[in-house]
Order: sequence, then C-alpha cells, then structure tokens
Amino acid sequence: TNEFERQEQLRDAPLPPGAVPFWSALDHQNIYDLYAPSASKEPKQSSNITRQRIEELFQLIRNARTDQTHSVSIKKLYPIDPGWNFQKLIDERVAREKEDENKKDSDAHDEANDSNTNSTKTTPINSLPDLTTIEKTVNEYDKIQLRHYIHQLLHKWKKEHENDKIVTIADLMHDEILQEEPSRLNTSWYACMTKATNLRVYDPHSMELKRLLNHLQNGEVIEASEMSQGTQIKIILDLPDGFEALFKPYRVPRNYQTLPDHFYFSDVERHHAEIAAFHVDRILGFYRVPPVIGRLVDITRDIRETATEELAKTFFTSPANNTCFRGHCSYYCDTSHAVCGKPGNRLEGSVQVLLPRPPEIDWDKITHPYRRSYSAVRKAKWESDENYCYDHVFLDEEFHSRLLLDMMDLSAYDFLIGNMDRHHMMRIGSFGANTALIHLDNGRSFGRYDHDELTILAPIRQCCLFRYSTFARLHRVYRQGLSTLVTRSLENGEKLQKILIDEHVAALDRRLEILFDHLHVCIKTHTVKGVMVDDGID
Ligand SMILES: Nc1ncnc2c1ncn2[C@@H]1O[C@H](COP(=O)(O)OP(=O)(O)OP(=O)(O)O)[C@@H](O)[C@H]1O
Ligand SMILES: [Mn+2]
Repeated sequence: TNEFERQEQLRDAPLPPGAVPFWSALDHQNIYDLYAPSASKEPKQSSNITRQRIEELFQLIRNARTDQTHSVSIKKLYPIDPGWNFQKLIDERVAREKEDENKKDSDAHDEANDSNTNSTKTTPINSLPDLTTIEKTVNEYDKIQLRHYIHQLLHKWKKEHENDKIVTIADLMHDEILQEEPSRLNTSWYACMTKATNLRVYDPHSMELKRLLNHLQNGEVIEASEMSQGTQIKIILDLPDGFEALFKPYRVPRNYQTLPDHFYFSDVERHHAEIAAFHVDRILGFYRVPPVIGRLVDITRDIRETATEELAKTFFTSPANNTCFRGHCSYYCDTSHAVCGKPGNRLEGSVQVLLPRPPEIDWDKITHPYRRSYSAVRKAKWESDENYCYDHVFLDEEFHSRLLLDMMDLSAYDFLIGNMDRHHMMRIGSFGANTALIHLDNGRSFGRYDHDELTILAPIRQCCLFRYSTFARLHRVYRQGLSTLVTRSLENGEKLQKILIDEHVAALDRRLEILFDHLHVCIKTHTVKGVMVDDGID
C-alpha cells in the first residue's frame, strides 16, 4: 500500500511548469504566488434573456420587416411633426458647445492641463456630472422626432444606393497597373483583388481565398521590414506573386489575461486574437477582416536573413541563446520586450494580407465617436452623457448613411471579441459613399474571458438602431451555436494550435446572449420598427 499511496501522491502533485502546455497552465494554481486568488471560471455577468425570448424576438423582427419593406410610405411609418426641424437641434448644439468652451476657459486656470490628449471634450473622471449640461441636452419630444428623421434619412440613403454597382479593388487599380506594370494583372494577388469589393474584402467561398490563405501561411519570405505606423512592432513581409502581408509576432501565451491594472491602450497585441477575430468576423458573415492566418516562421531564415538594414540592426542573441529582435515602436520595443524565437528559431505569428494603401488607394480614417479617452484620468463624453447619440452622432451628417449601421455592426462584433481599442473606423475612401467598414486591428481583443465589457455596446445601447440583416445572421449563428462554429472554423486550415482557449470560446456564447438582451431592451423602448433598419445591405 505504501508504494500505491506514493503513486497517488505523485499523481496529485502539480506538474513541473515545463510539462504543462502553455494554454492549459491556467488550470494549475500558481504555486509560487502565495496570495493569488484561485482562478475562477465563473463569468462575472450573464444575461437575463432566455432562449425562448430570443426566438420570439426573432419572429417579431421578421414580421415587422415585411411591414417595413412593403409599407406604403416611409413618411407614414416614421411621421415627423410639420413644426419640427432638424436645423434647430444643430443650432442648439452649437450654442451648447460655445457655452462649454467658455466654461472650460474659465476653469482652465485651476485645472491641471493634460495637453496631449485629443481634441474630443472630456470630463474629469471624479467630478459629478454637470447637471446644467445634462438638462440642456435634447428632450424626449425632440428625441422621438429625431429618431424618425434618422429613419427617413436612412431610407433615402437606401433608395439612392440600392442599385449601386459593386466595385472591386482590382477595378480601382486596373488602369494604373495596365499602364505601369501590366504583368501584375496576371498575378494571384490581382485575382484576390477582384474579390475585394466595396461591401466585403474577400469572397468566403472562392478559390482565391483558399489560395491567399495558403500563400500567407507558406509563401517564401522575400523581404521583412518594419511597418512604420502603429504603436507596437509589426513586420511587413513581402511574399511571392505580389503579396504583402502584416506579421504580428507571438507576444503572450493564449491564457494571458489583460492585466487588471493596465489600461486598454497599454495592453499588448496578441497574434492569436488577430487570428480568432478573423474567424469570428467570417462566421458572423461580415467578411470585413482582411484574411489572416497563423504561421510558424523561422526567425533567422525568414526574418533576420531577409530583414531590411534598419530591422536587422535590432537583432541580438539572448542569454538563453535564442535569436531575438527589438524593432522600433512606441510600446514594447526594447530589449526586455524583444521578440525571440523559442525554442531555437521557432516563432509564431499572425499573417494578414495587406490591402493596397496610399498613394495607390485612399483610405478614410474616421474618428470613432465612441472612442475612449486614451487618458488615465479623463473620461470620454459618451461615458457621462446617455443622450450622446442624439446630441452628437445623429446630428452628424456623416452618419446619415450606412456608416451609422456599420458602426452598430462593429459595436456588436467588438463586444463579442472583447475589443475596447476601436479608436478609429477604417474604410476604403476610393470606393465612394457606399463602402463598408474594414475591421482592421483586432490584436487587443480577447483580453479577458472572465469579463464582458458592456461599454463596448454603448453605441447600440444609446442609439438603439440595428441592421436587420445583421440581426438575422446573428440569430442563425446563435441557433447553430457560435462557440461550436468558431471551434470548428479554427480547426480548419490553421497550423497553430488552440488559437482560443476554451474560456474565450465559451465567452462568445455568453456575450451573444447579452447582445440580444440589449437589443431586446431597445425594442421594448422604441418598438421593432424604431430599432431595426432594413437598409438593403446584407
Ligand atoms: N491589412 C491591412 N491592410 C492595409 N492597411 C493596414 C492593414 N493592417 C493595418 N493597416 C494600416 O496600418 C495601420 C497600423 O496597423 P494597426 O492598427 O494594426 O497597428 P497599431 O499598432 O494597433 O496601430 P494603432 O496604434 O494606431 O492602433 C492601420 O491604421 C492601417 O492604416
Ligand atoms: Mn491598434
């Protein structure tokens, strides 16, 4: 029995760290951290909505859509008082902002000025909300009129654009390529660009996508250079056949949880988050993330030996005898945060196709109205003004278009993947007015699985508008099981293992229900036709 007991004890003893695959290290108590609370797997929040209620909601919304699309007149469906006018709200806002300016000037003396924050107005975090300002925001009557007005404008936008021709990136570039480098027209890069349209950046069922992913995963690296934009290290890989790709290296293990005392803006970028975010976007049917795939590179052969001089200069050998590089950027580009092959030359990363950039193609970079303050001591305006959508977003002409609903799609998407870092919205301006957002830069998503960041839903909660077709797709995905679809998708074609740990996958299902719950609340307040918009975009 002695021998038997000894074996039992051995089995229960914690495994030495080296024997634990890194993504399951989470299940093991950190025996060195004496005060660490035991890892809790229970989510902090869950939704109140039931499966049955979600089904009822869907039926309700589907029926209402028939009314909306076959309604005799949009003006009857969304009536506006003859005496009401939009301009009055604009004038009021201008007056309000002037007053705020004056107040700020007089306050400025005794306030420590945080001069490197952006120009969006912010409120000190610890002060009470300014009651005089809140009273003066839009009233209930104006809110109803304004909502109807927005519905009418979105309907008008739909009428103007429903017969738009679909344009591809290849179309935009054809003439110039033909003149300057006609051989590029025969590359598989160009073939991919014929599938990147104003509505979606790839065709999920095409051979071109398959080939593209294969290329990103296996194509020989011709040159590695640093991307100059951005806060964290990113490598541009030149691949054969005209492709350029963005490589984000492994930085933290899959179970790394954003440090509780870190702000989202100093959060490290995660290659596995970029990959997982691509799969989630595809499953939700947006097709707005340029294709990304995981790749194992040889840090010496694929990066050091192909590196530009600038990048090559930052390579060194670590005490553990691994090859590392530092790169140049404003966060984590020093010797203590270097990217190292481990073991040996093995380095994981995400590889995303780079879409053409200026001067070839123009991009719009739209400041997100719900961007966070990016300051440790200030809050953004939308955080203290529940009427922010009426006071700002609805009054902004730029949002009297598909952009408003694209932003709601993005809010839903970002909530599911837990991305708090959407400071800008990107789209290809060269496409003109009817162009979808491109969901770029998802490296700071999937930071925590034990927390659902409800503020990411602020655009949906405050504006209470949602695209019908997105809802219909979310509902379909819900029925099939989002987590099941994501798990299956990640097993298909990925060489890297366990992109998302189970806790992150489970969080997706939980968050989808919370999203439905938010829409449910909106609909209780504003009715189905007040919230759902069929703008003809699928
Ligand atoms: N796949 C892509 N195709 C085209 N351009 C891209 C792509 N990915 C990134 N870019 C461009 O490079 C910029 C920086 O990339 P990214 O946002 O991923 O880096 P970042 O370090 O997070 O930047 P920031 O700190 O500004 O958020 C983007 O704003 C975009 O203009
Ligand atoms: Mn970023």
